Amino acid sequence: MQIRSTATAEDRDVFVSTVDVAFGHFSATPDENGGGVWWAALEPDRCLLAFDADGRPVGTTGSYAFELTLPGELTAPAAGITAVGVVPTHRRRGVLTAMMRHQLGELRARGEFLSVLLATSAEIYGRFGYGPATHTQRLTVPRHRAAFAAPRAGGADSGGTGSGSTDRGSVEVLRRAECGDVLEAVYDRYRRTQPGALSRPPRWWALGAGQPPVAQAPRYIALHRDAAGVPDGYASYARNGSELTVDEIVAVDDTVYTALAGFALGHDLVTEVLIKHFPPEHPLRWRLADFNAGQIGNHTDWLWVRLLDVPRALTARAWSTDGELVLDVTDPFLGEHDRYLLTVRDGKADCAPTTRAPDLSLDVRDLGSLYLGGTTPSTLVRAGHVRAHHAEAAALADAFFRTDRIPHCLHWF
Ligand SMILES: CC(=O)SCCNC(=O)CCNC(=O)[C@H](O)C(C)(C)COP(=O)(O)OP(=O)(O)OC[C@H]1O[C@@H](n2cnc3c(N)ncnc32)[C@H](O)[C@@H]1OP(=O)(O)O
Repeated sequence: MQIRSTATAEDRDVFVSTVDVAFGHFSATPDENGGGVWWAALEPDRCLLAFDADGRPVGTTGSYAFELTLPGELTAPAAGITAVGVVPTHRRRGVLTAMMRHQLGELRARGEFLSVLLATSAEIYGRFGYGPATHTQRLTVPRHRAAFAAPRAGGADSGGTGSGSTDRGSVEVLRRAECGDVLEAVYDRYRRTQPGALSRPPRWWALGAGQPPVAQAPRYIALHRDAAGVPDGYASYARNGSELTVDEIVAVDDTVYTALAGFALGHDLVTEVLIKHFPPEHPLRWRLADFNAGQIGNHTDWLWVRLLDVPRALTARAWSTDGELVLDVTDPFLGEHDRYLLTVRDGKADCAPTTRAPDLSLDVRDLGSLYLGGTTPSTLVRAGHVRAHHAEAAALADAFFRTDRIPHCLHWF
């Protein structure tokens, strides 16, 4: 088998048609600007094609150069793996395994230390060192049960940013095509403070690659502005019969999120509002007078994380506890095994090789799941995946990995 990156326009066509065969679908034709299709934003020098011994294309994988927001509102480069496919006639012969090995080597050679992906099946990527690191879900609310409770802590006068604070802004309804670059600007503000969020590079918006509202499908946009008129949130939605479907609510704080959710819940001609990508543990459900009116569904993994360089990754995020933690990390796919002393002072970590006895032993895939704070070490200890070497180890590690905000990612790629 030969694996090489795509270089020419012809290669790109081969890449897209091979992905189509692997997924069993037919990609749309791009518009006159070359956009409007999922693959418009592909980065050719980051796309790989695998060929069989007869020179036929049998596998694909690619990556985007994203930025990922880490705990502490810090951003880091992250390769967003995409378009992974092996044609049905060549499956379960190790084509994907070979491509993953090639890709991880290439990413490391580029100096990258994190890669992320969205998995079509949760069984595929653990073996390659990826762990589910953010989760997502849907919130469904019947309109007749959507009344909000008055904030009990006097939030109306608090002037804070919690969802109980009074919204002093305004909402305007626009058509998606009328929005110019305002969604891009609001999204960028939001994603820099939300751990687990990915950048949406300008060409994604320019080319309408991906899903609405990045893709320019017909949508209404409820655009929220603060008291000074500066856009600080939006909800992208459409009415489908008796349901109002909200693709995403992007907001710079809880007050704006609640205002936009309240706007959606107040829409006439619908009996139910469905908010996709509702962040786990978001306080909105607590604002409903009837807690059970908000039904959570489709709770699922979303962003998977793989550490390509453990010390660089661990020193790139902020930490909530000062102290020392020893992690013994195995990377079965790459045949690596290292022990690190993580020393945190004022929230910043130093990470060095050590021979000290470990607090925790874990697979790099589990470190990926812990990295953004989306699950706790003690959960994975209880699940039998992470080994705690002494009675206090899990609680100690929990204190280190804890984050103020649960990581969440809206971006589809
Ligand atoms: C980020 C993304 O793009 S996600 C998109 C993933 N792609 C798809 O779902 C498209 C349809 N599926 C496919 O194209 C292929 O089945 C792939 C890419 C998932 C797997 O490709 P293959 O070349 O068959 O994988 P490969 O032969 O290297 O398998 C490696 C191991 O993973 C296992 N595996 C691979 N795919 C799956 C799966 N979908 N479910 C469970 N196990 C799987 C294999 O059984 C094998 O296990 P083993 O080593 O114990 O025998």
